[in-house]
Amino acid sequence: MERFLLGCRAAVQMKKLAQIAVKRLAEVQHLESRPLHVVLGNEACDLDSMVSALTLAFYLENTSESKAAFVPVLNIPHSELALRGESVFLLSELNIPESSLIFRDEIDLHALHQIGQLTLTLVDHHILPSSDKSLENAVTEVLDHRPLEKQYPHSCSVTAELVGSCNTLVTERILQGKPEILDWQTAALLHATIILDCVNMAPEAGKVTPKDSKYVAQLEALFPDLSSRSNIFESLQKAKFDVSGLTTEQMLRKDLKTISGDSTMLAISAIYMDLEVFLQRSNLTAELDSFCQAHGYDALVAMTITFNPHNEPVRHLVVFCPSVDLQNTICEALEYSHCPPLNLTPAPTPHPNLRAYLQGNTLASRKKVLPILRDALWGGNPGAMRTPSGKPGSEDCSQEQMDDELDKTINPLIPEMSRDEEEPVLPPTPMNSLVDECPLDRGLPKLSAEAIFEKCSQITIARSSTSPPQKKK
Ligand SMILES: Nc1ncnc2c1ncn2[C@@H]1O[C@H](COP(=O)(O)OP(=O)(O)OP(=O)(O)OP(=O)(O)O)[C@@H](O)[C@H]1O
Ligand SMILES: [Mn+2]
Ligand SMILES: [Mn+2]
Repeated sequence: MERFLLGCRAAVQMKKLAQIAVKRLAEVQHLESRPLHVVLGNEACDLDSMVSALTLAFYLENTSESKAAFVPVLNIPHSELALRGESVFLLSELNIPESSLIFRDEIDLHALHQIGQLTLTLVDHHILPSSDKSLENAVTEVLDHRPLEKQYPHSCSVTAELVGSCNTLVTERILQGKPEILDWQTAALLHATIILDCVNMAPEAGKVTPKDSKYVAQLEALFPDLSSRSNIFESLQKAKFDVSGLTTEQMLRKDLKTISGDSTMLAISAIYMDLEVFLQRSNLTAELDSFCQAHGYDALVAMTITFNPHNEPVRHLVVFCPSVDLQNTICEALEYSHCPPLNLTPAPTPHPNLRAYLQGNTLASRKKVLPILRDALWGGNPGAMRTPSGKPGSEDCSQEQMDDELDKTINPLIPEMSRDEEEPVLPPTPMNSLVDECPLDRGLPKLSAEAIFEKCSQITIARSSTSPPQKKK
C-alpha cells in the first residue's frame, strides 16, 4: 500500500511540476515576444546610478503602455559590486538580494539591439562610451542631472536638470506620474540615495538644490518611518569610504571614469583616502603603471578626498603619467584652469612620473575637473574639444560662471551672505564624464532570455514579499 501511495504522490508531484513548467514556458514565450526596455546607469555605477536604474525601471514597468519588459541593468560586471560598499550596504539593509539584480556582463545589449529587441533609457548620464556607440539609436529616453552635452533626436525624451541627485528626478517622475505604486522599499532607496548625493542636504557641500530638499521631504511625509537622515548619511558615508582591504587596483576601479582625446585615454579615479596615505602605498608607481598598461590608459588622475577635523573636505590631485609631454599638458591644464579655478599647490611625491597637488577649491569634484582634462586632451582649445557626438562643446567659462564659481567658494564661508531666494542654489554644474572606454568588455552574456525572466520574477517576488522590512538587528 505504502509503495502505491508514494507512487500516487510522485504522480501528483510530477503533474504539478509539469503544470509549472508549462506555465513558465508560456511566460518565457510571452517574454520572448516582449522586447526589452533596459534602464541603464553610468559606468561608475555609484549609488545614484544603481538606484535610479532600479526605481525608474520599476516605475516604467508599472505605468508604461508599451509591451516591452522594463529591466534595470547595472553598468558594471557583477564582480565589481563588492567595491561599492554603500550600494552593498543599502541593498542588504532593504533586503534586496544581489542575486535579483542584472549586471552588464550578464546581458548582451548589442545582440538584443541587433535583433531589434532593445530600447534604452539612460539614467545619471547621457553620453554612451565609444564601445556602446552603436546602442545610441536604441536610446528613447534620457534622465540626467548634468548639463546636456549631446543632442538626441526629438523622438528621444530628454530630462536634464542640475539637481544634486538623479534620484530626485526619478522621485518627481513617480510622485507626479503614479504615486500609488511607491512602496516603502522603493521610497527608502530613493530617500537614502538623495541624502548621500546631497551630503545630508548640507548647503555648504554645494550639491543640494531646492528640488532635492522638496522630494526628500515628500518621501518622508509619505513614509514617516523612513530612517533618519543622519543615520542614513553616516552609515552610507562610512560604507562608501571604507576602503580597508582593497588593493590599489581595486581602489582605482571603485569609482572610475575615463575620457579620451584624439589618441589618448585618461582615467580619473575618485580615491577615498588621504594623499599621504595613498602615496605611501607599497609599490604605488608600479601599481599605477600596470593599471594603466592593463587598461590602455595613457595617464591616470587620482582625485583624493578626506575630511579635516572640522569635517570639511580636503582634496588632492595626483597625476600619474609616464610621458613627460602628456604629463605637462595635463598639469598645465589643471594648474591654469579658470573655470573653475582649482587653486592648486604642488605637493611632494616619491616619483617623477607622479605629480601631486593640494586642491584649494574643495567644491570642484570630478564633474568639474573632468571637462578641464577633456579640453587638455583635445589640444587645450575648448573650441577644439569634441564630445563623442563630434560636436564642439563649449568649455569656455563666461564671466557670470566665474562669478558664480567665486560665489560658491565664498558663500559657504560667509553663511549670512544672503542668497537670492528665488534664484535656486544650484550645485556645481556637474559635467557628464565622457566615458570613452566601457570597462566592461568582458566577453559574451551568461544569461538567456529565460534566465533574465527568472531574475525579473525574483525581483517581483522580492518586492511583493516585502512589507517595510524590519531593520536588521
Ligand atoms: N562637503 C562634504 N562633506 C562630506 N562629504 C562630502 C563632501 N563633499 C563630498 N563628500 C563625499 O565625498 C563623495 C565624493 O564627492 P565628490 O568628490 O564631491 O563627487 P561626487 O561623487 O559627488 O560627484 P562627482 O563630481 O564625482 O561626479 P560623478 O563623476 O560621480 O558623477 C561624496 O559621495 C560624498 O560622500
Ligand atoms: Mn549622479
Ligand atoms: Mn562621484
